[in-house]
Amino acid sequence: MFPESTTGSCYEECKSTAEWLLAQMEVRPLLGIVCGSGLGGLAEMLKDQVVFRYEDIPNFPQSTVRGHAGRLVFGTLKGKPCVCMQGRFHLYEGYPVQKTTLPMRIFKLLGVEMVILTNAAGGLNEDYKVGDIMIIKDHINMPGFAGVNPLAGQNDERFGVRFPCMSDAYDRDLRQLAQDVGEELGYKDFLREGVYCVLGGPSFETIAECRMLYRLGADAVGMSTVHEVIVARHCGMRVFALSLITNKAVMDYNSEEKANHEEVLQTGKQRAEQLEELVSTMVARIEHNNNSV
Ligand SMILES: O=P(O)(O)O[C@H]1O[C@H](CO)[C@@H](O)[C@H]1O
Ligand code: HPA
Repeated sequence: MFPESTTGSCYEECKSTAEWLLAQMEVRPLLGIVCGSGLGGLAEMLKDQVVFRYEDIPNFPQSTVRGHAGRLVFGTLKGKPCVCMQGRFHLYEGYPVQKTTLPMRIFKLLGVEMVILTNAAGGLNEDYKVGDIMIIKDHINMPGFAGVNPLAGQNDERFGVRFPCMSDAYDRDLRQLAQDVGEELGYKDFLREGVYCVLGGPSFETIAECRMLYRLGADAVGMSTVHEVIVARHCGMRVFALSLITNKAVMDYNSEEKANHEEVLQTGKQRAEQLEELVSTMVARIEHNNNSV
């Protein structure tokens, strides 16, 4: 038998939560959004909001991190029906990895077809500046190397296959759309595309770790997103993800800089407006580009 901790997002549990939510409102979301640290403002853009606090939703984990409000917001963004997580769950909060990703399966059972995820991340690439927005083209699942994968445990075929492909995790058409929209909005100077590496946190990386991750091919480092992406892809949702580079990873032993959550939240505030504009313009365009949601 599989151990208890690996059965954290079983079909029945997700279904009963999805049905509970659907029974209380008219919105039938096709698009799911996850807001990163300090980036919850995206949820405020939704019109005709129906809001649930995480603590009131059956089976839902609770947000414990500053910058993650802990609200599930339904509504429309540029006329498209959406559900938006204002606050996500991280491994370091003590949840099993299956529980941190449970909302992705609930999204699927709500009818969501496409997920847009945002996060705050440290920039490893030497060309990156604080405030850059990085379109994620691929990831490195560092906890996965040690067996921490949200799909570990018994596979439920109602969600997806035992061995899902991840080489196409980040939708190419949506990445191109982001590039096009970013260029039109005049964001070219701070719009990047790169590889995101997830670590378990909550301690920030050492200098040696940052150097190693960069050499391994990562452009940015954080403590989220990848596990959500794996679960979203497993159950067949399209994925687009963005990192806001909130701080530069420290790579130099002479540096006086120290990574800290205050700076992460502060940078989020400074770039929030542009990030929201990029996402909402993309959402408005999705049909025009034949990427129907
Ligand atoms: O990835 P999000 O949720 O944006 O948060 C990032 O910011 C926090 C560190 O400041 C970590 O949780 C890291 O993962
Ligand atoms: N490291 C890990 N996670 C982060 C960072 C970082 O430098 N910045 C924001 N989230």
